[in-house]
Amino acid sequence: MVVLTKPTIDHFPIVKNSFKSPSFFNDIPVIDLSKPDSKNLIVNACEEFGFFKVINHDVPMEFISKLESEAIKFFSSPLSEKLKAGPADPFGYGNKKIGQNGDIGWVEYILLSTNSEFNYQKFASVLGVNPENIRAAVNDYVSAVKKMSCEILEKLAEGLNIHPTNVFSKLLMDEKSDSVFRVNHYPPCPDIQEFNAKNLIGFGEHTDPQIISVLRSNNTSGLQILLKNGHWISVPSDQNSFFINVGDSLQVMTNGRFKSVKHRVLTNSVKSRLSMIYFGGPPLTEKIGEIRRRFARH
Ligand SMILES: C=C1C[C@]23C[C@@]1(O)CC[C@H]2[C@@]12CC[C@H](O)[C@@](C)(C(=O)O1)[C@H]2[C@@H]3C(=O)O
Ligand SMILES: O=C(O)CCC(=O)C(=O)O
Ligand SMILES: [Fe+2]
Repeated sequence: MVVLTKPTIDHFPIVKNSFKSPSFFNDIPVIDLSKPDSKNLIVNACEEFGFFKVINHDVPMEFISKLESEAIKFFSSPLSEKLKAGPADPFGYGNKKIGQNGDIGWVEYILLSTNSEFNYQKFASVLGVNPENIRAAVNDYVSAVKKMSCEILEKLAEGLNIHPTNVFSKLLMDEKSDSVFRVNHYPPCPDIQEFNAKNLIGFGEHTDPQIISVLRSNNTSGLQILLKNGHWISVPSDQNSFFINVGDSLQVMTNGRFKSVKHRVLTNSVKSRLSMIYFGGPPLTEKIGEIRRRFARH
């Protein structure tokens, strides 16, 4: 168990008690992917929130459970073992340090590139399994989530009356697409009340730079999004659904019609949160700009 000392916790950004408690928000748009009218609802959700929840998806539960259980095993390993799969530069195991700007959070994570050959050996040796098992578990999950992302992006193009409708999804399908996969683990922080704080920042506020982010978490909440009115709201967790974020690249391609949603994660004092996120991005060589009317059907 991680024991926090006062000097340790002082390094972490907190949400103080004096702040108004963030409220759970039950009006997050829910998109039923099996319904034919979902394209217009997706467009509305991207305009209003840059965020929505997806139900009735085709991602097999066994792919989710298999990868989640490997991730739980990995994060339960001794820190000295996990560090052998790091540092995250940018790919690998990372702990508390997020990105290159000196940001810190109460989180540990695994970051992988989905399109370049990735060395699973270090992760496999922490788990004591064949690297091929881990590669297969990641590939099964990521391929299914990528397929769903493309379906969403095609519906979205249809809803915007943009043709051809694969104008966004083809960027994810490109073999050079700069897509990443991340597993975040936010350990509980039991001593947090002692520090007169309600929550510790797990992952500080940011937007995702890619086109689309697809998040699935266990049943521990913590994710918050910033509404247009400037209020942070907590997203109720739902382990059977996916949560979709508009990323910066999609904001640019829609000329600001869709907003890349600001979000953050707060820790819980009792339960740990485990989230798996696929970030679908364009190839690094792709020039991103507004999708112009020449694509549109008149
Ligand atoms: C604090 C940061 C981490 C991040 C780079 C950034 O400066 C702002 C965006 C962050 C993010 C969010 C989505 C992905 O998790 C990520 C890999 C990315 O592409 O942008 C992370 C970056 C990171 O952890 O390096
Ligand atoms: O872990 C989460 O729930 C969200 C984290 C996140 O926003 C990110 O990794 O970009
Ligand atoms: Fe994010």
